[in-house]
Amino acid sequence: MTDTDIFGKQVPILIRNVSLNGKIQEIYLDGTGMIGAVGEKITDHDAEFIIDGDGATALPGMINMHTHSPMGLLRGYADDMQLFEWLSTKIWPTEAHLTEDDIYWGAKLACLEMIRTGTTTFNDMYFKMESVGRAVDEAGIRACLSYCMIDGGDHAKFESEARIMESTVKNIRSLHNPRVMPGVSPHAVYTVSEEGLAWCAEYAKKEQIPLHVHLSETEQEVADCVAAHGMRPPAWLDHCGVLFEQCIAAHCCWLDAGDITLLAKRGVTAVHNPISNMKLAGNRALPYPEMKTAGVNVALGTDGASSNNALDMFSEMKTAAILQKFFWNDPTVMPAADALKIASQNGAKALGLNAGVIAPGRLADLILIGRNPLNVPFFSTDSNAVYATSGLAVSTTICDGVILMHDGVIPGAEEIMNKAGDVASDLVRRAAQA
Ligand SMILES: O=c1[nH]cnc2c1ncn2[C@@H]1O[C@H](CO)[C@@H](O)[C@H]1O
Ligand SMILES: [Zn+2]
Repeated sequence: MTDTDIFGKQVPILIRNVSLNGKIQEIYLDGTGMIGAVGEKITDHDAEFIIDGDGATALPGMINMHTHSPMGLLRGYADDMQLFEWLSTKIWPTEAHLTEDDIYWGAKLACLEMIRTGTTTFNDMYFKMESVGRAVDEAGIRACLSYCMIDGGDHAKFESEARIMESTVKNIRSLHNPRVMPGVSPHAVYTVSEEGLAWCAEYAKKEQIPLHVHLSETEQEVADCVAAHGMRPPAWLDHCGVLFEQCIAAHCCWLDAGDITLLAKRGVTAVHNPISNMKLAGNRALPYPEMKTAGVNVALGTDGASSNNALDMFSEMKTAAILQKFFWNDPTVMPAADALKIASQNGAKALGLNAGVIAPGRLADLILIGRNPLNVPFFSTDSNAVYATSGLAVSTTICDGVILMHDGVIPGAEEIMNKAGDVASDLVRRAAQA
């Protein structure tokens, strides 16, 4: 096969000479999107394509559990501001001008960036998600896509938002692509009414799909919720029925012991977004040590590329591990193996995906990090991956047994970068004229 033949096909593939869990091994992808075998020497195979890893590190594809993929169009557009001011004066007024085409190209850019930096699945919350669905379908990665409900306490707005939620789920399902999964998203306790939160919870349970929400991101959010409802945000969400096993709560910075016990009891997944939290200066880190002890499933996310400003899960893992140590004043908190686990297995668990681990019978979602100076010497895979590597060191990205990037090459990358850049300039120009 020539090099361009390898992209975009689900065929049996043998990956040789890769370092997996500290040993040189081979990985066989069975041609149906699954990992068929892992071992030192795989002889029984019908591979159509053989990748020689040349000593590359093999890792599960990263799972980005909280993002707003089209927000890459606003990367670098408004930085260095308070969260609410940033949203209300810069982001929301510009988002009001987004067309379906803008969102499609924003999502194409995000998929490109994620494939480039080793992410194979993301959990997304935004608007016009059919356009994101089309981008994900074409890009070849996996995603859970949720329309973001914001009703601002207005009943008529709630009704129209609920109808959009239902049609989004229906339209995502009509793609008939198991890689593109629907979810439900009420934005947060400060933007969605009680009836909106309760409806989203009931609807997600009825459809058996994940619910994705922002939770306890700032101290102000907690104070306002207590003032309005006499309850902290997790108790308020629980009152509305939102806390259940398929609930994925992003941020979870300002939690007290009672909040943590409640999230653990309900089986909620909490998503740490350390870079966004530090950039927006929330002044609190997700209480990882206590949450780990309580048994909360903690996953990792980047948040959108206008508050990060990248979707690179390797930067995110490093930041999570070092922020946790710094904030809790304890270098033993979140060892490298934990950072890798929250960036892979724990996200898979939350989405009900058989991914996040390289083993026979698992989804063939994996990445290779080719030999590079950040990977030498090689005392520990986990340490090199979390503390030294950048996402741009990822050389090969495979999702669903299909090669999406090889040796740093992604077909069509130039067009996506050009088009997304043009679309972003035009969006900001339109918003400025309004
Ligand atoms: O950190 C954040 N906190 C709260 N809202 C956010 C954050 N980042 C982005 N959005 C907003 O959430 C909606 C998408 O679902 C968008 O309006 C986006 O701007
Ligand atoms: Zn967010």
